[in-house]
Amino acid sequence: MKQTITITEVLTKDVRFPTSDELDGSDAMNTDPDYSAAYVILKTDHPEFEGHGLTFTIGRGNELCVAAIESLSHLIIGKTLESFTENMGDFWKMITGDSQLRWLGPEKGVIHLATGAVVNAVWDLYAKVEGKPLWKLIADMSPEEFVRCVDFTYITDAITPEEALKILKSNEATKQERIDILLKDGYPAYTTSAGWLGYSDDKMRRLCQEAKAEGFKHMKIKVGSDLQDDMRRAQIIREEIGNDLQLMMDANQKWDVDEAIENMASLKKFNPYWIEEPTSPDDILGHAKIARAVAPIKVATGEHCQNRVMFKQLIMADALQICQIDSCRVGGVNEILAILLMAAKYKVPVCPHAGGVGLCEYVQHLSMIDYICVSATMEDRIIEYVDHLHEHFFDPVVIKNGAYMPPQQPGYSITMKPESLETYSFPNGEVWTKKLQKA
Ligand SMILES: C[C@H](O)[C@@H](O)[C@@H](O)[C@H](O)C(=O)O
Ligand SMILES: [Mg+2]
Repeated sequence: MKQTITITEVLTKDVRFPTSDELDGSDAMNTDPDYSAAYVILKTDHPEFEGHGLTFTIGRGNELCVAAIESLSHLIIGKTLESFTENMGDFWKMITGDSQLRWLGPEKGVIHLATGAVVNAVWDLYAKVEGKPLWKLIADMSPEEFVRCVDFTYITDAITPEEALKILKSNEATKQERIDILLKDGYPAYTTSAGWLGYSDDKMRRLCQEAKAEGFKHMKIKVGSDLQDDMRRAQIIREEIGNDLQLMMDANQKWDVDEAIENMASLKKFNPYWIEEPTSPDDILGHAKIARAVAPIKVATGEHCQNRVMFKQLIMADALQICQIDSCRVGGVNEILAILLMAAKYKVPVCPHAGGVGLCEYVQHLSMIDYICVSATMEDRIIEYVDHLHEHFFDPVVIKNGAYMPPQQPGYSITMKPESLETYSFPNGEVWTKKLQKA
């Protein structure tokens, strides 16, 4: 880094999109989500450089994440970017280690969601100052630099820094080959857009046809409402997509453990590739029991998995077969790197959770880092894609032939347009004042 950049101010915004109007994003547990972002802007003494980040919520309570970001801000205001980037692992420990704030977690809940926003904003700033998209910034790191970004606290029984280094070194010489493949063909995506629970059968059919025509090879539907209804919807989707396309099912935590096993015995006739979030995200033994019972259907989880320690247990107990990292549920890029390394060591495919607002923009970088540096394979790996709200970003995702194309602009692709931040600001943005007047 050629110049000193000092973070002078931390601005926050509560931004909400009224997606529940059309039941976009609805599932058996989350019946009326308003996709929202607790948004943060790091201002610096160089007006041309700002770090942007967000954490995702589904509406009410977004203000709590905004407040938590404000509570973390004293840890970065007045500090230089270089003081962080000289050792990103130490930076992450500092952010998660505040002796008083830590009590609110540790490393879980609202404070950790806020950590995700702040940490990602620092990485965004770092990548912008270096003039690279985030995936490239990390792809260009040496294995030693990569390992230095990771806090191995509580996970050394699963992976040590030495083992991590070994994995990264074994992929070092061939990184460019994989970058070339990504630039040419992108990273395969699957779509959830057709299968939201609140959609009518006709709308579902139409969206299935569209997704097929757009080149998607995998599709996910929501289950977990009423079993007969789930079966009917699965039948419709299979009619539309045939048997060539993979079908995934997502129960969004609706079931108890034995109920999940029972319901999957009925749903298995639709040949699902995975069952996602069959039960409570905190129930490691429950997931392991379900996984044993429903095999060869895979168990997928992670969008509500709060930190690397939980992922460690899920992976080591063989409780998940698909690791669904979420870019801002855990504490941002650094913690994701830890999870990618564990997943690679235990040979669990990483298929990130996306959708929401900004999550697709974020996670494409993470899967690309996984492919270039960590797992070095795309086998059995796909990134979730949902076609909402991309128009609010300066550097929206580009999908070609059912695949994410590598972002080219510097940063973490998460910078929202100022007019979107204003119009959807809650409760005083134009969209919300109008809605609240009507109500
Ligand atoms: C409320 C949200 O839309 C969820 O339904 C969504 O994150 C979902 O679990 C997914 O896997 O995409
Ligand atoms: Mg899900």
